[in-house]
Amino acid sequence: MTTTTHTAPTDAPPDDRPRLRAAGVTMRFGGLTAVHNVDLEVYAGEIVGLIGPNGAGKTTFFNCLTGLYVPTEGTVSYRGTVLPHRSHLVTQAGIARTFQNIRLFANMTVLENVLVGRHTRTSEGLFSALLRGPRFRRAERESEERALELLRFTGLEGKRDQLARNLPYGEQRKLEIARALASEPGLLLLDEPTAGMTAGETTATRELVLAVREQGTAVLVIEHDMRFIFNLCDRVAVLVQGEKLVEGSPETVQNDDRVIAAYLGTPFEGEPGEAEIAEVRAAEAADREGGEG
Ligand SMILES: Nc1ncnc2c1ncn2[C@@H]1O[C@H](COP(=O)(O)OP(=O)(O)OP(=O)(O)O)[C@@H](O)[C@H]1O
Repeated sequence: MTTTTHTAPTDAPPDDRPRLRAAGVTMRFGGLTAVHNVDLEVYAGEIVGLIGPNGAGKTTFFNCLTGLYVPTEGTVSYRGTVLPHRSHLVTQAGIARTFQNIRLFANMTVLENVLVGRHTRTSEGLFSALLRGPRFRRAERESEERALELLRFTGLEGKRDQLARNLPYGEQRKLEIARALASEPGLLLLDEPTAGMTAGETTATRELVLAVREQGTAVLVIEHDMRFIFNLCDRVAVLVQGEKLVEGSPETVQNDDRVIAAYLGTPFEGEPGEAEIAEVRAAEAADREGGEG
């Protein structure tokens, strides 16, 4: 009957295995292939962006990484170990995520929400918890200290006793990040962290993600805000219709013709060419002349 708090060893030798390795991940829903044969690696110290038009398969891919979906094909490994298809075991292994649609405990306080995020890192024995023995109380105190540290880190310490539902939108997103960090992840997955944010909140989120990386957590982020992605990420992968189209530095990706075409679309066949435009202009001019005469 023990109460233990697991923390990452600080004097561990550097680990050059990727934090994340997705190999040949495919996800089919009936006849629809939402993700097709996608490989992606994320290393310690990296912030990697995952972009693509609506319906490209980004969230489905995240769900395959975090054990919510069992990929039809392919494997997902964390630090060299293939992950099980159970989300709580994936969190325990070291991957935490936030969701596109905020999933906080609305009627719990800010601090309680972060404490919930810590439960994968503490294992309290039943009797120890019932008796509230010294070990239990120590673990509880440590958890609270770490949760408060995360609230300071995310700039929410002044809101610790407010109900999550009363926070402004941008702070709810920050709280989601604080809660995800409470599980002490080696890899943080963010699904559209700036959706619905003001420009100021987006800048604050960028600073926060950079600080997360500084603390040793690798980050994989889905986002529609291209400016945010290209200013933040070390590497960007582009998904289009379930397939990885391009991967590279923000500069490489921004200048890739295939990426530009995927976002802006290729011209429709039959769109007016020079001849048609000249014809319309001539007709307009003739009209004007007719009107004047
Ligand atoms: N549970 C599901 N069952 C059936 N089809 C699904 C399911 N989840 C996603 N899809 C389909 O898979 C495709 C990829 O969807 P997904 O949500 O992963 O795209 P996305 O790139 O995250 O899009 P967005 O940027 O709009 O969030 C879409 O065609 C979607 O309709």
